[in-house]
Amino acid sequence: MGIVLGPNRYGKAEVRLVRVARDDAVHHRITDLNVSIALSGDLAATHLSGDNSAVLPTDTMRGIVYSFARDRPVGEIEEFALRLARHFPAAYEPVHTARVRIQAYPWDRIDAAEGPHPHAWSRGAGTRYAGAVCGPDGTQVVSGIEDVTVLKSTGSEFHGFLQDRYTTLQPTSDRVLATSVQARWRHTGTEADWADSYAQARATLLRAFAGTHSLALQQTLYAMGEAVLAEQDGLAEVRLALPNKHHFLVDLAPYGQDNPGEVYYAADRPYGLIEGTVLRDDAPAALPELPW
Ligand SMILES: O=c1[nH]c(=O)c2[nH]c(=O)[nH]c2[nH]1
Repeated sequence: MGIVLGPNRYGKAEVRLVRVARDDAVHHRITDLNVSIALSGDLAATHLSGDNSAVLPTDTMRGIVYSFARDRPVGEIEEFALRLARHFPAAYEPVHTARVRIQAYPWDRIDAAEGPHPHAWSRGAGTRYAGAVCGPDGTQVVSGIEDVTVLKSTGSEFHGFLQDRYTTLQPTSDRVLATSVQARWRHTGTEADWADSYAQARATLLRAFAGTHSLALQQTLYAMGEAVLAEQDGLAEVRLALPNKHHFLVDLAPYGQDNPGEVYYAADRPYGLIEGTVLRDDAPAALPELPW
């Protein structure tokens, strides 16, 4: 019996990059990113003997992110993720595979008296995501959203579930349904109108959440994923993680009051966590190292 080095990777996580595009002295556009890079390849020597000759310092990766952002506009985050992911295996012989994850935080122009302010911003809701892998088995891209909180104040039921002596949950034919959407969708190719695909997927997810009369969050999850795939041929697979943000009706009987679905306690934990994948049955497989 021996002890060996197993799978490993390393990189710089959470490089915070704010890129200001100055159309003129006062009219700006901003991009606010959180970039993480992970490389794998010939890394046995550093682990086994501390020989760092094949190790590109993570500090250099940080520098590359900032330098690439200066060279030319970052563009859509999928584009930037691909540009970075392709660079590392091409530029450094010991690097076989690069994984890049990017979160983009939205900033909305503040409504000023004269209209949208040219350079003052307020942080928007939700985060956009892109991930790319580039290695010997190919290149793939995934896009997504996270922290988009949605709620329906009716149009949601939950009943007919398995019951035993531990069951206390009452079946309901009308409840509040709320979740914070984390969604990922995998592209079949590496070229697309990323902005348009993103806007469409985001809108479709929200429309499907709103439009599905829910008998379970699981059913809503499938409907959301199915709707995104039905609208975009260039997507192979949608993965969703939906925390069930429970809203409990408050018992007002002690105060001599009824509560016909008006006063709720919004619990933050524990929460049900509903996760699932919706995919085309003929979809090519995802690369194992794709950073979802
Ligand atoms: O939509 C739901 N799915 C569940 O699996 C579940 N479990 C639970 O307690 N409430 C709910 N709601």
